[in-house]
Amino acid sequence: MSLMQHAADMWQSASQLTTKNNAIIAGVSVVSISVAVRWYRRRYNDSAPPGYKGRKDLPYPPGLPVLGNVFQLSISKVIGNLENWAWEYGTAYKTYAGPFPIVVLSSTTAIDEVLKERPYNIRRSANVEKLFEDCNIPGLFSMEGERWRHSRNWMAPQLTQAKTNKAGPVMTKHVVSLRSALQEISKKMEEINEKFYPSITSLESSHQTNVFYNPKDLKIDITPFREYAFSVMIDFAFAHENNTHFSPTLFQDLKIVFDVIRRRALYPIPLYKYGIRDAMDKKFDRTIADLKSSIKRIIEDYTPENFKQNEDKMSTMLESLYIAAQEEEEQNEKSNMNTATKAAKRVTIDDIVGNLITAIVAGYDTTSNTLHNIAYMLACNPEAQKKLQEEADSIFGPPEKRANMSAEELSAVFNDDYIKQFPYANAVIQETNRLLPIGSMMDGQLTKDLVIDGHYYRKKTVFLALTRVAALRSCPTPHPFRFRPERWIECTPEERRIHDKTAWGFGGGPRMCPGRHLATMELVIAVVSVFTLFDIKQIEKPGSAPHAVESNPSSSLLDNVHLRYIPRY
Ligand code: HEM
Repeated sequence: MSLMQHAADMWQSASQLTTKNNAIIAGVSVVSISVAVRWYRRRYNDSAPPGYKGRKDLPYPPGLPVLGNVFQLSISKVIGNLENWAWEYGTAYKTYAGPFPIVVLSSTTAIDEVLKERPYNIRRSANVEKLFEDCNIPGLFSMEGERWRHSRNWMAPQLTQAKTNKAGPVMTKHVVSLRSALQEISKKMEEINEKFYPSITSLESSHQTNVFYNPKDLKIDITPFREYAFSVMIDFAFAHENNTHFSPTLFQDLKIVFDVIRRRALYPIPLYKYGIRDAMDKKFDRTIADLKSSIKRIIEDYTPENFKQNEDKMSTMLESLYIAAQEEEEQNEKSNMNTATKAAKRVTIDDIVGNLITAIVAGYDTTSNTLHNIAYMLACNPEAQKKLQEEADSIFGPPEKRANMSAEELSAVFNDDYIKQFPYANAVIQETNRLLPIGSMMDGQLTKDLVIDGHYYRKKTVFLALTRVAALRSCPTPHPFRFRPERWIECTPEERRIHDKTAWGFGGGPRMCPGRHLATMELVIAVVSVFTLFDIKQIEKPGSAPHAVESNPSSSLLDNVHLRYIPRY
């Protein structure tokens, strides 16, 4: 066979092979696409039974094929983007994250319905449970179904109003540190203000420079709020008078836990699960392991008799959870449940640790960010600030008196019903939570077909509930977008009922925030005993400076806010 002929034969068989391969590739592609389309149609089935409207009938902002609305959503302003569409497209619309549809709800009826259906017919988005599970800290926030119910029944009684009232001395102890830290910030900001706008003594020349404003000098410092919320949570959860069991750096290390959880929530690929862990991941693992062994040691040393003798004192959540777990264990042993059910109901150290860390994670950023938002709202609304100061002065006496009060003296001022004692402070907190709630959006996924606000949605539908928009839409008192704490006080009983019903700053339904009493008490104590020591004002800036903006992907924490705390004492 000549070389030419050999080459021609090879070419022919190669092209036959290519034609065969092409046919195989084409066949596999057609099958894969049709499987994907069938899967997509079944998974994202938007048909509704006759007589109902469904997802297919919802309006939506136009987007790109396959990519949907991804390029119209900015990660740091996603809540604002979705809320703007809600005002434009109405109480129910859909948006597409790539090819995946998401229903966005913002009517009072829809929000009420979805909050009540959790956790059985609606779950939090699937990756929350997985994330906390992978981090080895499963807790109330991330649990679903029966496991959630069990933890909730066990956690909620530790956070009742009566129990949190006993935490007053812990809070005043830390509020004294908050006061010192704000006094420091006050000094720094007054120096900056004086540097930017020194008092003009003479006008020697018309070309004289009198203003030295420099944006680089301005930093946002919410560390004091974070330290306050963190210290209260740590004492309340487990450290109160029992610090000896923990490593000296544990509480500092715990802060990394929050950063790692936040970072993992945003990872597109969970590298840490495949053994690719950086220094932060490793520190996270060590901290959780340390925490578990410290808690084990506390439990081993623990005698329930000591605890029972101290019932008038605040017990830590760890003590209360442990006692509750023991009691449950005893009941389980006495009952005639089968062994498997008993084992399922057994509370483990992991459950205790997971729930304690959950409480700290859930109560730390939320409370400190709310304090920051309240300070900003007061700075923007001097009349409301004045009323708040008058209320505090009428109970504590003039500001110079409480500027130096000890924790014990402060604690003695508060009675058990701090909300009735400081109604205007409470209204300021409610009003801030209405306009700048930390959680203004909640997510969920249907675990069965459901009718929500007249629309029929199929199982697995993913939705977002915009609670702030819904509350604003149904506001029964005038000027819904204005900061008017009076609306919570000077209103008819029917108006108040609607305000309370739509006060979703702490969520709602069976999953409503169990830490709300503790958080409200922390906020009231900080606002009346520290904020009212100052006239809080925004530092003056030129029109070109960036304005205050909600810039957090998951909460309404404000950026570009620079406040002066001008002493009143
Ligand atoms: C100003 C402070 C706080 C705000 C704004 C806040 C807000 C919220 C919100 C919006 C939810 C979701 C509720 C829902 O899904 O319906 C929640 C859940 C939760 N919060 Fe808070 N929270 C605060 C403080 C706290 C504190 C101090 C604790 C702990 C003691 C805490 C513990 C929890 C827990 C464990 C959950 C999950 C409840 C469940 O899924 O059953 N929170 N919180």
